Amino acid sequence: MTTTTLPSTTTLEISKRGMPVTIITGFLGSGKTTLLNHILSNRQDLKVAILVNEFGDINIDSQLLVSMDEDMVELSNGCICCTINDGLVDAVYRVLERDDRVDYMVIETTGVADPLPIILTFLGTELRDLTRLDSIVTVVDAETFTPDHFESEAALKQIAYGDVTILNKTDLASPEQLKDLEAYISTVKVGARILHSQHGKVPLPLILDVGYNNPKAYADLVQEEIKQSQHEHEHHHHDDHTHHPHEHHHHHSDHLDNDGFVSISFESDRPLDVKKFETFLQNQLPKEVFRAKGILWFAESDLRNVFQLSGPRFDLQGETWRTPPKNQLVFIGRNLNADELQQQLANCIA
Ligand SMILES: Nc1nc2c(ncn2[C@@H]2O[C@H](COP(=O)(O)OP(=O)(O)OP(=O)(O)O)[C@@H](O)[C@H]2O)c(=O)[nH]1
Repeated sequence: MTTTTLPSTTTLEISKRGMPVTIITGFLGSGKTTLLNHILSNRQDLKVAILVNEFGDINIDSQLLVSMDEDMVELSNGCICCTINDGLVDAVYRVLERDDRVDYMVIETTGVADPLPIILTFLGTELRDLTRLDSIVTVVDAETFTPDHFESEAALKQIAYGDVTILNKTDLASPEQLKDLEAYISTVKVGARILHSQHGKVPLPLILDVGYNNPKAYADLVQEEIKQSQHEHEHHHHDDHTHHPHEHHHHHSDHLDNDGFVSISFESDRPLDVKKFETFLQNQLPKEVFRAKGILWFAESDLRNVFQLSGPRFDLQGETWRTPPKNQLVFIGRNLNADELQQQLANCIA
């Protein structure tokens, strides 16, 4: 992999056209954070602001990003995946109002999010004049993605709205699998731009500041959304209990409508017993867990262990602690029993 260079004119053009924004979407565990790290490691002198929206109560992703200039991670743990959203608008404002120069904004969505509401937030609010939506980048796990798209409507929308699709984890997929996937993606999205990658390593000029997003394609949807939100405002004046069917005002952690996916968190200030945790993984971990990630502290180890589970695979990597040690884990899947899982994890404490 050669190092990638962004055009030196990028910074110059930005002030004229509004802050460029790239949205990274893609299903659970497809490699969005890995791609973000690739961008951050190769951005050269471009100042990149990152907005991470996680599905879960604990912010694991921000802790897995490579070290950056301080304050470049702007967390928005509210639900930006729902409808046109003030939380997202506010977070973008916070970035725009910084004293430091910011050249580019990259947003990582949760794996179970339909990117459309986020797109519409940029195209249908005052952000339209302050930012320029550059493109939607969709990351696809080439090993596990199949045409049933995990029976998730969001997974399908992610591909349908992607301006560029990155078939990631090509090291784990056969050439036939890749060919079939490309054919499938082209049926969902005619004329799809498809890149291949391992660990998100794509030349940055192919995904940043490419100007692929076409706001005109969303004009009708934007109009509809604006009308609807006006309607909602009027409704709320008359009757606070009336909810528009398209409205999803609810607390982040009790999502019921993310295609059935729920997120369960576990935290502890006491170390885990590595043997007990291994036994838990082997014998107790429900097969319905689709994705898990966390930072683990084992009584037997001085290291900060980064735990990753995506589909059929998991891995643990030891690093040095930069904070006082503790355990933080998130499990995502369908039909999970939170109490049981949390109890099983509590039983792993040394
Ligand atoms: N073998 C292989 N593993 C990869 C590749 N890209 C990412 N991974 C691994 O896949 C796992 C998930 O990657 P992430 O980047 O955390 O995925 P994500 O899309 O951010 O996950 P969520 O935010 O939870 O939806 C991690 O263990 C990565 O190291 C790849 O190209 N090949």
